[in-house]
Amino acid sequence: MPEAAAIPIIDISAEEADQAQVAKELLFSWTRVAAAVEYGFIYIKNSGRDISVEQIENAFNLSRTLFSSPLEDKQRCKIEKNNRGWSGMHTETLDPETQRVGDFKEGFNFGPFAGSKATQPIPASIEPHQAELAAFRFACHSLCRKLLLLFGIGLGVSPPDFFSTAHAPEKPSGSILRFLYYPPPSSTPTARPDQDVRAGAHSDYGSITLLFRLRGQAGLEILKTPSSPSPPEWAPVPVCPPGTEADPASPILVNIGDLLSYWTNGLLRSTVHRVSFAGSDSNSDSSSTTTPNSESSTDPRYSLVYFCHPADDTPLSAVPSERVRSFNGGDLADADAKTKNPYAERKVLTANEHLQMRLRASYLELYDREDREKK
Ligand SMILES: O=C(O)CCC(=O)C(=O)O
Ligand SMILES: [Fe+2]
Repeated sequence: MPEAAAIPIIDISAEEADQAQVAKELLFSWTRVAAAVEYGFIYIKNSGRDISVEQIENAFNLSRTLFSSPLEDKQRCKIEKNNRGWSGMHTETLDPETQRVGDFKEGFNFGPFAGSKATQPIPASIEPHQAELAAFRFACHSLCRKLLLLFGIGLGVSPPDFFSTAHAPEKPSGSILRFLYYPPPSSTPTARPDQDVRAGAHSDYGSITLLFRLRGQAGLEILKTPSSPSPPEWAPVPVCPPGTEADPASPILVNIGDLLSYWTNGLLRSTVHRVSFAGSDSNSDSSSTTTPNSESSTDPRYSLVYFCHPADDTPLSAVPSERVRSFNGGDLADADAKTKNPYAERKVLTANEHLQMRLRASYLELYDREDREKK
């Protein structure tokens, strides 16, 4: 039976927390522990100080409202090449090489807000709540910048706000607040839980990602042995790891995206993850993973994700840090990872060029349609 992933839990918001100490702890977890067990994830204890518990609950409620809107309302907001809007079931295929069918999920991507107004079409049901959405998105971005500052301190970057400055909130960027809805397996009878997934295996594109989940809702797994041949081994990532059960809200999961991994020479590692049907009733024959206690996949699943990106025009050139410069890949520099790194031989990309390259690969149909229309 696969064990739950041993992901460290960090408290970054304790009143008395000393920034340098927190940064050290964070970096230690991310580079040493994470490299040892090969997980590029970390839990942030959710004290409610950075993002209030009410704000998170409200965002989940808005997500329920949004996805239960009439289909025509959602279709009116269909996802565009700017990566904003609604994507229906199977629209996105996060792992096109392996999946026989697209992800069993719906998503809604929110780009920037102008003040408290959305800058994209949104369903009528959430129109009255634009200010709350804008505030939540901003709170997520601020938490990411706080983490990026801690990375800067921990990596000895000069100046330490190198990363956080590159993520100035007022500049155009690929940052996206995404609501996700995974319908219950009972309403997706074509799903074959032994081979299909709710979201295909992928690593995130940006610098860091925040993930908010609800207690009891299973599914997230991370790849344990990226360098082994087949079959891949997956470790479930519990929503509430031991020690956080009594916290006001479940911890926020943070993971490194490909852009930050690339930018830091692989010192900070992005990890492949997916959302499986593990724990659903129909999964009893599955060779896949089991779920942590008291979590299941039989219910609808909702998650909130914040993908943080640097400003579009940020050149992803060398990070001014001796630690990054002198990192030669260490144990992480396995040949497999290198051949799979699509950027290894490329010129210095800007953050936006990096994002466009990745989007094209996962929204095959959207791009094919637009290419056909252009012809
Ligand atoms: O829904 C989840 O738990 C994970 C979603 C995810 O990994 C993503 O959208 O990038
Ligand atoms: Fe992801």
